[in-house]
Amino acid sequence: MFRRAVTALCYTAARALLALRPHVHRHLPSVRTAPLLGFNLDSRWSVTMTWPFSSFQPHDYSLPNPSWSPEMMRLYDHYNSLCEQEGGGKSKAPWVRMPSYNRLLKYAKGGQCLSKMVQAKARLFTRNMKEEGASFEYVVFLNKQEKMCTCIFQAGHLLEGPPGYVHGGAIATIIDTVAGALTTYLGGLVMTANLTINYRSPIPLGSVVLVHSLLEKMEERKILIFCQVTSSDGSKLHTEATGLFLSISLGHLIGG
Ligand SMILES: CCCCCCCCCCCCCC(=O)SCCNC(=O)CCNC(=O)[C@H](O)C(C)(C)COP(=O)(O)OP(=O)(O)OC[C@H]1O[C@@H](n2cnc3c(N)ncnc32)[C@H](O)[C@@H]1OP(=O)(O)O
Repeated sequence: MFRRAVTALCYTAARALLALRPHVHRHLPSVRTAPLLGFNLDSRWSVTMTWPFSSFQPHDYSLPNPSWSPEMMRLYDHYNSLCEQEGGGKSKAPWVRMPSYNRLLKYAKGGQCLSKMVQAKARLFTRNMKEEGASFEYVVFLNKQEKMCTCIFQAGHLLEGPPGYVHGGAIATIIDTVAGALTTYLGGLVMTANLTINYRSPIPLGSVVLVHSLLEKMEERKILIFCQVTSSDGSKLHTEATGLFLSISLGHLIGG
């Protein structure tokens, strides 16, 4: 009963927000949407929002699972050792591991009601394969000081494009995901406006690569990102890309 009343209240608030759309658009700087979605620029990256009436914790897909290869584990251990640790260890460490769930809005602070409005059945497609290791296995680390992200990506057998190699669309997906994570941290709600990709050398299926994403320029709502995909030892360049992301209002997300 109480829960239904709270949900109804959220709907009303969201509808009011929609009615204010032009106002919100003009007067809410994008960065102010960040805390709404749980992105506190000063604290550790944390997008978990527990429903106030339950202790449910979503599964974090950025943690190791048995499908991760020794190379994936080696790189994970390396970046993890550079991160802040639970309990305050390495508190000045610039890196944080970004948790990753199978739904974006539902588990973001303030996103619960929105997730019902946008599409209750919606799921993040990179995180919804039943078989571990079959498609996208990845973990993103954020360096707040350098305004960059590094992702360790293991491409599973369902991502085949040319025989034995990763599909270009899958590569675009992981680039968009990593750049999207960085721009979300920097600008709150964002959408990809433009992605320009140069495929330099094919990525063998099953291999582990690094996806680096770096802030180039931030001008009002526009965030320009440069990306590189390299072999795990950095010796081979697989892909280069630039992405333009635009901070958007809540109204843009809900109203389309
Ligand atoms: C919970 C969180 C978890 C964190 C993890 C996150 C992981 C995320 C993983 C998933 C990540 C997945 C992410 C995804 O996959 S997002 C999905 C793919 N993207 C889309 O579907 C976006 C579709 N497009 C739109 O919605 C709108 O067009 C947008 C929002 C982009 C702009 O429409 P809006 O009405 O807002 O803006 P405007 O038109 O007034 O333009 C404003 C300015 O921008 C300039 N401009 C616009 N477009 C382009 C362009 N193409 N090239 C160059 N410039 C462009 C324009 O000239 C103007 O410049 P100026 O005249 O002011 O100088």
